[in-house]
Amino acid sequence: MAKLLVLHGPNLNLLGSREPEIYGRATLADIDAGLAAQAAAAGHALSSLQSNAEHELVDRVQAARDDGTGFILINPAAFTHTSVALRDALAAVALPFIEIHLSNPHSREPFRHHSYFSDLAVGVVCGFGADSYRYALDAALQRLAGSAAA
Ligand SMILES: O=C(O)[C@]1(O)C=C(c2cccc(Sc3ccccc3)c2)[C@@H](O)[C@H](O)C1
Repeated sequence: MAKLLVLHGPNLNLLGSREPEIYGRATLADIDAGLAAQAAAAGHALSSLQSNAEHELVDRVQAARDDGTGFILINPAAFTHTSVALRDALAAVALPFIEIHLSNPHSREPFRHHSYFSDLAVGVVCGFGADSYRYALDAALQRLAGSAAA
């Protein structure tokens, strides 16, 4: 059994309340419940954290190095475009991670076109609303199954 960690960046706790045309209507609780069920069905454990504080996300990434976490899924939200600190934490722990976005940042304002994470990520899933998380988890589970088989 693998342990997967899902991290949600700032303002995602407000998901479902505004701008459904951009971010969809699912709440973060809906997303987390679906991911936990998806992971459990594959025999794995999943935990999640949402924070508006950069240091809390950095601290959680650092803790993942020593708590048995095997894969990280992260939607950095606005920190995608600003946080060298969170990037450095992910690089430091050297755990595989997938970058997730509900929207397609590349189709939005120019400042959203750069990510501090994409070059380090196993992959990036964006533009599919809440399904971006589901697709990313499926990819992570496939990767974990492959490494277990190897
Ligand atoms: O598309 C995403 O998931 C993204 O990571 C999420 C973002 C984001 C931005 C503002 C608010 C929220 S969450 C939200 C959405 C609607 C209403 C309230 C909060 C996410 C952006 O900062 C990023 O550029 C893109």
